Amino acid sequence: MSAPSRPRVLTVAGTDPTGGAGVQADLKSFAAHGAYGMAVVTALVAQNTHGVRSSVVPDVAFLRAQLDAVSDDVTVDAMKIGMLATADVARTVRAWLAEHRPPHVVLDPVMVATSGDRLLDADAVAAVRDLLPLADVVTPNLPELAVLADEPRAATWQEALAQAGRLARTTGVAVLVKGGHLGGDASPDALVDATSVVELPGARVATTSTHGTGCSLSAALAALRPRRPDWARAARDAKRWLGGAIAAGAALQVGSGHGPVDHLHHLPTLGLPSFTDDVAPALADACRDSLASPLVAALADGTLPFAPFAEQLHQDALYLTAYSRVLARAAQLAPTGEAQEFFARGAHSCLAVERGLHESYLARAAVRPSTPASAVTTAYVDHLAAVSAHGSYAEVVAAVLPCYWLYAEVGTRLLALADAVPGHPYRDWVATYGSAPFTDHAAHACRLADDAASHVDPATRARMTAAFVTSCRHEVAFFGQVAVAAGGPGGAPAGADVREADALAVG
Ligand SMILES: Nc1ncnc2c1ncn2[C@@H]1O[C@H](COP(=O)(O)OP(=O)(O)O)[C@@H](O)[C@H]1O
Ligand SMILES: Cc1ncc(COP(=O)(O)O)c(N)n1
Repeated sequence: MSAPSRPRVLTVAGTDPTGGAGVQADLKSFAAHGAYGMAVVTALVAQNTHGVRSSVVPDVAFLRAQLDAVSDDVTVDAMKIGMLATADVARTVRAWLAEHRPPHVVLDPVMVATSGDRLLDADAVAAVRDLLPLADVVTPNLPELAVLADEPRAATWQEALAQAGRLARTTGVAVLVKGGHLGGDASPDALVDATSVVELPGARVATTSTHGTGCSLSAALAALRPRRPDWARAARDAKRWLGGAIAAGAALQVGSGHGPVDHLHHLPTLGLPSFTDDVAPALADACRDSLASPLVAALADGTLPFAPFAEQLHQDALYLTAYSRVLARAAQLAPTGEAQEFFARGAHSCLAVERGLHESYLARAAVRPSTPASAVTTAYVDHLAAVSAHGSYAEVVAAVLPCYWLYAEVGTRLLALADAVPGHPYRDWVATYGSAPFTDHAAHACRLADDAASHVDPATRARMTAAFVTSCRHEVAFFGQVAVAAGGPGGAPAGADVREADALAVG
């Protein structure tokens, strides 16, 4: 049989109805590391970010029934043990472990919560010590280390490392000693076994969001171990992740005491609407405003005189030359071959269309080829050039998107209107944007923008939105830049082929 797609990881721990510690935190930590999480409950704890109110420890026969229900059916790749509550619970877990020990076992010797409340009976310490040889790694904080080693609490980090070394030598279990209770600017941890010390440095985050840090760390360690070559590598990655989770905890605004950490801080876009769903209202506004411009309105009913149409196309040709360079930049930054090809084709297509406008159409128009780019065209091009020079791939894609998407939307609506006018003089030009392949290209560009947005942090996502909205405004201004004289029949001069030369891939 092939290997499972994800490590199957079990927590045996108590509960926290506010989701910051215990089983609830462990399952989040497992999911955050790509593991399939399972949970056996040792104790039901009525607690929140202020502390523990009461707890119920179900009969140990029921605990054993839960453990057996898992091991009778599921292969457990790794396991984390948290709150054990009583000596009976610890002994029951030990008996089960003796028969069903998974390949990787982390023991978090939970004794006292961050709030100061006891989570382990005083007479249960010996039973927890008896569990140590069945674990691979034990993760005590400084007070717990002292209790397990049966020594006074270490006052310095060096003392803690020495104490962890003694515990590792007497029990044969590796000790991930946690310096969270040390105070000072640092919050170091270290993985200590009988012969070696691997220090895991970490900066202390100034925060009260430390509820469940020990639970989350030990769960991350268990979740990572099946996919890491050794405990040191798993511990390093778990610690790095926890630092980010602690830093992001306050923003969750959960509770008014010691708040939880953000287990999903590294997946900031999870659950957000897609980028294109998010900016769809801005696109709809731009579409409405574009259709309301005198040029587009006259284009729709076929009354647009030829001169302003030619003037608009001339600005379009100037714009396309610059836009091509920005698409080439998107191709350069593209993270996938598919995206690179899409934007490289787009860059080429812009130039082909620009040339086509001159050959098939503008050559016959009254607009002098030397007519410079308007202030409106220049402003739009400058915006795109600035994003292209300073922005990430995601921002460049957001900036170029309206030229695809808005042209497809406006083109589709214009085509429906043009089709209602017999002999519409600009129908072919309108059809280029209002039908495939251009509308397919626009849908493709939207998908690439959504892909790009799903990998960025909130600040970059905000810059994507700003770049998109600014481009939309420039598009509206672009449609509005040419004055349309009232009256006068529309239509291209005889012989003018309004259809653009190439199969358009850009607006
Ligand atoms: N303020 C903090 N900033 C950064 N890391 C912290 C902070 N407080 C705790 N940690 C880290 O969280 C983990 C749990 O530490 P600790 O609080 O000592 O354990 P416990 O939650 O079991 O009491 C350790 O990796 C520790 O270094
Ligand atoms: C069920 C349960 N298990 C463990 C802890 C320890 O939490 P902390 O990491 O904040 O000390 C807790 N508060 N509740």
